[in-house]
Formats: sequence, C-alpha cells, structure tokens
Amino acid sequence: LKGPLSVWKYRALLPVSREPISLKEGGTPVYHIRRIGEEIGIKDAHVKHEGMNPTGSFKDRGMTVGVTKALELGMTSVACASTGNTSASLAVYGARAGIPVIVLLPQGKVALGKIAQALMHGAKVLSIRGNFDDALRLVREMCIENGVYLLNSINPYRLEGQKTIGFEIVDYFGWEVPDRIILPVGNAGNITAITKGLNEMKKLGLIDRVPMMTGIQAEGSAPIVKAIKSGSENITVESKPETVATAIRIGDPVNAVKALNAIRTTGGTAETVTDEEILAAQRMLAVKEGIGVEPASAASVAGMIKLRKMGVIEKDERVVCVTTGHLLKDPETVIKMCESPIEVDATKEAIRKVLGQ
Ligand SMILES: Cc1ncc(COP(=O)(O)O)c(/C=C/C(=O)C(=O)O)c1O
Repeated sequence: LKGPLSVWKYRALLPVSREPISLKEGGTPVYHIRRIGEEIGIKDAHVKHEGMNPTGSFKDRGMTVGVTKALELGMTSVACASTGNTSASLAVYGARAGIPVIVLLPQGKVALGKIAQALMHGAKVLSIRGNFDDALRLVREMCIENGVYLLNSINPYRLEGQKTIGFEIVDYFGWEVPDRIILPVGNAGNITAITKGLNEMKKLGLIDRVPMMTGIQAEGSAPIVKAIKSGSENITVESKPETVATAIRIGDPVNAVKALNAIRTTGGTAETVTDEEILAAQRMLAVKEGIGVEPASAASVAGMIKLRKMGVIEKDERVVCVTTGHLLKDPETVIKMCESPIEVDATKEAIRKVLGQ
C-alpha cells in the first residue's frame, strides 16, 4: 500500500476513472467525548474530526473527487465562491493538479487562516462587496460564460467525495451504526452527501438503518431549520444572514431541497443555536476534550447539548458530531474570546508571583 489509505479506499463507489489528485485526505479520527458526554448525560457521544484533513476541513473530500473529475473532463481551470474552507481546499487541490484557481469571497467575512491558504496556494482571490450568496450567483454566471469548472457543492462530484464521511462512520462503528449524526449546515452539501453515503451502505447491506440526520444552524442564519419547523417543501431565503460562525453564514443554501429530504427521510431534525452557545461549545471541546475546532464546527456539539436538554436526544443514544474545520482556521475569533497571555518580567520571581507560588 502506498501510505495511509484515503478517500480513494472507496474508489469502487466513486464516479471517477482517472488517477486521482489526492493528498491522502479522509481517514479522519473518531474521538469519544467522555467528559462532555457525562456532563450532558449521553455516554456514547463521539466527534468525527474533519479538521484533521490536509487543509483542515471536510472540503478536501469533495475537492479530491471534484478536481480529479475536472481533469477527466478536460477542464483547464476551476472556480468557486466560498465562506473560506471551500476556497482554501480548491486552491490546494488546484495547485496539486497544476491548473489555475479563481475564488470569490464575501468581503470582510472570511476567517484569516482560510484567506492565508487560498492566497499562499496561488488562487486568484476576489473579495466581493457582498455576501456569500452574491458571490455564488456571480461565480455560477462566470463559469457558464467562460467555460470554467464550478466546484461549489452544486457540483455533484463534490458530494460524491464528501459521502465518504458516511462510509467511514460505518467502517468505524460497523453494524452498530450511530443512532444520530449531528452536523453544522450552511450550503447543505455535507448533510446531503453523508446521507447519500449512508443510503448506499444500506443498499449494500452493510447497515440495516440510516442514522437520524440532524442539522444545526446559527440562529441568525437558519433557513433550513425554519423550513423543517414549518414543514415546508422549500426554504425562505434569508437576505441578511449573520453569525460569528462565518463558515455557515449562508442565507440561500443551494442544496436546501436535498437537505430537507435527507433530514425528513432519516427521521432526523434541525435546530438553531446562538453564537454564544457556539463559542461555549468550541471552548468546552478544546478545554475538556483537547479537540480544537472552528466556530461553525462547534455548532454540532452546541446542537447536541441543546437537543439533549430539550429531551430530543435520549441518554442512551449513540451520537456522532461531525466537527468540520480546524481551530487554526479562525485564530482571530479565538484571540477575541480568550484572555490575553499574562505579561511578566523575565525573572523567576515575577513568574512565581503570577503563578501564586
Ligand atoms: C467549517 C464548516 N462547517 C460547516 C460548513 C457547512 O457545510 P455545508 O452545509 O456543506 O455548506 C462549512 C461550509 C463552508 C462553505 O460553504 C464554504 O467554504 O464555502 C464549513 O466551512
């Protein structure tokens, strides 16, 4: 075997025939979050940490397949709109493939680490005077007019790569598949993709049921949750989505209909959490479990805590929270939220004084 297996371990279930553009993405760890579980009364709570991918988010799974497909189709350049992680991942996989990358970001609303990745890996980075939804509308028109391959999650090959999260969860838990999978929802590609992967595992007879798919959104940016709660077939677009979790600050999710279907057909649900609850969960994961995630990712754990309190999640449920991005993606939010380092003189006395020794 050429090194650790990646998403391409599942090659037989991926619609690509040429040699993959791969950075050994996938194969992310599942961590039992014992302390948090005890605190909220769920003994079988786990985190699948997608921040451990090559660019620090689950997007790498979609991009390894999407960029490989671009080459297979003879495309010569790729583009996306992004709240940050998609652009970071596309920049990396485009560089790996040796083709030019164009990314459109909503001005002033993208975490520092993600911009650093897109810039350093050589993408043409445009800062749009508007929000993500404006950027997505523009990049879709641009790709059609200029023959550039669009790699937002409207592109089905992105979802094909990301469905491997479902495959890995089945590989890890086997027949005793989790009762519930909780994840943050923005453009709603990931919840759609994971559900597809789990349905394929069921069709192959590897599991006899699909976990309840549970989507979490920020209170200020929750079109999917509102549609689930009102029972409607479609979402109402939010024109001014706002949340500290900038990765999921999306008012017009392109995969809305598929996501509503994924939640309803699996007996799942959708719930909102406040920015405060998101930041508290981010801190709790870091301090109590040693797991560092960016704010949007922590929404899944904040959602688990809230749904447990509401009695929606039973105490003996096996729950997996997908944490979608690494802490380092958004250092500014962390610095803002944490106390500053304590300044001391360079003497042992000064340090002893501060440490109260
Ligand atoms: C850390 C993190 N957590 C969750 C989501 C939501 O996933 P989807 O519901 O599949 O969109 C995103 C999405 C980011 C982008 O949409 C983008 O990068 O353009 C993310 O970066």
